[in-house]
Amino acid sequence: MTSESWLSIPKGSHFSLANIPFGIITTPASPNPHAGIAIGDYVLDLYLFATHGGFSYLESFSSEQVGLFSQSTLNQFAAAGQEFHKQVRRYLQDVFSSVTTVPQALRDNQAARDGALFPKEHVKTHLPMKVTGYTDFFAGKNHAYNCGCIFRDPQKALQPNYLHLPVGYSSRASSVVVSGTPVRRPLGQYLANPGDVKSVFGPCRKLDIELELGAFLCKGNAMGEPIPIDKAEGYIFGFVLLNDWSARDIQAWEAVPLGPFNAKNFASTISPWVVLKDALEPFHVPGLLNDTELHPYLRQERQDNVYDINLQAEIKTADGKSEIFTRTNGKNLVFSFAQMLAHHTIGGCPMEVGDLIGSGTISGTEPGSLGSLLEASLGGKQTYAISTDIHRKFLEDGDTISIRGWCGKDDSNLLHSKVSSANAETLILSIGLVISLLLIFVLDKTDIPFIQNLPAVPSVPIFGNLFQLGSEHPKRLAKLSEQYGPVFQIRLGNRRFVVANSFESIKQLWINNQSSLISRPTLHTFHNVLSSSQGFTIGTSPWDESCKRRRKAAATALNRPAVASYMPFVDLESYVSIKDLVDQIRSGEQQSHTEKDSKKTANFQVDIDPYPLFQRLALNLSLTLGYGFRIDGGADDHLLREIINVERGISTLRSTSNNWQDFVPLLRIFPRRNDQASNLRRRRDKYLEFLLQRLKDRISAGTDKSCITGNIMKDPDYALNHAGGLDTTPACILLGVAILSGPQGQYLQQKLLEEINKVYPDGSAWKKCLDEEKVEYLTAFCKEVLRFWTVIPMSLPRVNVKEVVYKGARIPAGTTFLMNAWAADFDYEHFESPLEFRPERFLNIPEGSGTQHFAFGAGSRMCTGSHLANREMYITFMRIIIALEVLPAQDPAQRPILTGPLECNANPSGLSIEPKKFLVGFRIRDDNKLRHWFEDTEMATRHMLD
Ligand code: HEM
Ligand SMILES: [Ca+2]
Ligand SMILES: [Mg+2]
Repeated sequence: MTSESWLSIPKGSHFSLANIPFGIITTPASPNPHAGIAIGDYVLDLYLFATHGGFSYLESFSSEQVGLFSQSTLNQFAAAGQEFHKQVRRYLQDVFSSVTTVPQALRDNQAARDGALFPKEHVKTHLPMKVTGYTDFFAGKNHAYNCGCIFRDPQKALQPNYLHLPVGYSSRASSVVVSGTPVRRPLGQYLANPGDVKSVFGPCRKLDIELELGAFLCKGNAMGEPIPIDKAEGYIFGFVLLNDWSARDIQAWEAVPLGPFNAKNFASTISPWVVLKDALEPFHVPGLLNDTELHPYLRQERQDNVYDINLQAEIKTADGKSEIFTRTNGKNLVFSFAQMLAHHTIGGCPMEVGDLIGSGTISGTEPGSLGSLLEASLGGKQTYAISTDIHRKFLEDGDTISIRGWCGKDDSNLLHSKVSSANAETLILSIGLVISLLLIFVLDKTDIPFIQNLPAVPSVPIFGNLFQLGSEHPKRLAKLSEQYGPVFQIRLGNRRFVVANSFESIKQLWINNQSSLISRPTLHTFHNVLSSSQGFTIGTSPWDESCKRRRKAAATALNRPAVASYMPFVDLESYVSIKDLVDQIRSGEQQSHTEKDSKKTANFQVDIDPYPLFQRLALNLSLTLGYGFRIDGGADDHLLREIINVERGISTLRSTSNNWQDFVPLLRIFPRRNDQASNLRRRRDKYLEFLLQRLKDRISAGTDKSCITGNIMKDPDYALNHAGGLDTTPACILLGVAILSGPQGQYLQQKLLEEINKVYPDGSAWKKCLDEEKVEYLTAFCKEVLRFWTVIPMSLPRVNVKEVVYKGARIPAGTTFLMNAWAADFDYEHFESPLEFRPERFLNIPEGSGTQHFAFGAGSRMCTGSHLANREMYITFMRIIIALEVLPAQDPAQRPILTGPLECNANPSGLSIEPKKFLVGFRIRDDNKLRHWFEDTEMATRHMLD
């Protein structure tokens, strides 16, 4: 056999031809768990391979044996015996070999390749075995010695029995889980301080890993009949990597006199792929020296009874930093698995197929080779500096541990170059949400300690629900503020938040302390999946040099003079939207004439959902400013819809204000969001590349007409995906139009028209609104739209970089602040009759009186696009009002909800409001004027249309 395959296997792959590990998989096509093998970047679905006749060239394979691969665990396959495993494995090596003797099985069999060979990303792995029993040993002598030094003293580090027998204990099979399964921090009893006589109860504070090897059995023994030492290897099916999670504080208190119990039984993670015993044969080496004379039942003939397996463990922190913190080797064992089995059964204990045997923690003797944090932190006495910015005594919430193992040299020319189990990767979660009673205890530990002199909401379990309530939570927080005052602290998981719910308190915190509230919290899930360049837009960046630079660039590109220079684009886009409305009215009119043959009437009403038009308006403006390119198609254009949908999806995923799981490990729902995010990322990469390529082509052809092209070339993320400019502007315009279509809107339109005619009696408003904002009532209307609809009800969260003192409370740097902008914009103390839509409230406000509402946030990280957004709104409303009558839809059931943003929201988990679908009636005011206005814009913008 050669190590080379016709399948392209990346150099260094853990799944080389020499490995062929077995696992249990599901694929989109086969949702029932069944067997597969990993090879390179692929997985061969064994059941489908078998049904395509893949095993018909293996003589010893009978057709009933196909059924072994349709089982949801490998237990039956394991029970078929080592000889069978060996034949199947070697046959599969032949199948994938470049000099395969059975090319027709797969290589030259298109149907089998299409049907059974899948890229590994399309495959989900599951617990490979039904674990019938789980016994964990303690055969890592270096680990045993280190623990002895920590808890006793170096002279008596090893217990007297230690070298005489493999020490072990019975652990729980029921909590053995496959890599990727989140692990909750267990609750239990422990001593808060050494020497205490009374225990405390709470979440474990000393959660640790144990890097181990696990062996699965493929054969049992009868009760009362011990397994002889030199036959014991014949009972082993294969090996996995094992992380025997350990609660050190619970262990220390409970273990005397009967040994570990709850400290070990909450979870043990194994890798999904079982490396067959056959695959590891070339890697036998002698283990650690044991010069104790053993009883004959433990004397193993072969000296090379353990394996030379490189092992390493990596930690990834909640904020995405990662580092390998230990590198060790499987040969650091003083007893072999055969010796463990011989000892396990010497009293007559029967073993079963599916039993799992753990080796015990494997530590080396060199620095950086310890298999647990207990050893690295000397029992928690010192902090272990894993890297310059990762320091641990024990695990913290949100840490992910990956264990890797491989054999042989990193050189694929070597036969059997590399054999390994897959990563055993696990995220640590705090205690879950299900049992709120337990939640309380986790909350004892927060990132920021309790803030003195600041009201706190005590009944914390409520918040588990509160934050799941989506659109309700601004309301719930506002309700709580009636009881606790406008500013209070809450805790969720390990995070403390300061929430502000009134106009005055937000002004005080966000504006008076703006040099302090200048940063933002970082997101976890998002950055783990989307690249960091796509994750860190300005609106999601903490305050650092890069953010400062990007914010400054954005502010310059969006300041008054810059925005004034973009008016031709706003002219074009607002015209295109209104033209589209007019075309729809006209075609509706025509249709009705042919249908009813009624006489032509100037005031024909058509009911339309104008949202797509406003979305196109905002997106095209973004694209023009960013890429010098607009989408010329209808509002249903494919690329347009794709960008709008993907950007909205990403904004929802990235929204810190509503996706609490992004920064509260407790709430992370990892796999679903990962899938979603990587799908969005793929789709996004596609059009970003398209847009960028187009821009480059135009630049090289000298035909680009963009304004801020340079920024884009440096930062492709710039144009799209700012803090919601794509969602917020269209939502505001749409909801403003919704108001106009309602009963009050009929009066408002009259009033607005009067005011407009006062300033522009000659009908020049269409054009002049591009250069000036003279209709004060319309400006006030725009502000009232922003306030009344507060389309980002919980503003983007902030983090303070310096201590903030608020009414005697000292809020330390690093605290997360939430602005309940919705509550502030409906604050009775500040606004008269806030539930009413009243543009008048924003008339006659003296210059320099500061923030008038919080729709754009406030202070140092306030929306940089507010000026552009204001201009887009003013111009679009102006033109709609003079061109069209906005009327209630004829069908009352299709009319909008006009009570406020939370009631009309279709996507409560999003960052911004996504209005529920509704229709608005439109009627042309004056065909003649319209024709002139359209001609004006067409003349002015002709050069901009390709
Ligand atoms: C009506 C439309 C819009 C609304 C309601 C809106 C609202 C907001 C809000 C509430 C914030 C958070 C501010 C804070 O933390 O205090 C924000 C941030 C931001 N917005 Fe807007 N926005 C709108 C349009 C736009 C547009 C059109 C652009 C760009 C062309 C834009 C670019 C940004 C950026 C870059 C940030 C992040 C600022 C930072 O973190 O420093 N927005 N926006
Ligand atoms: Ca262990
Ligand atoms: Mg365990």
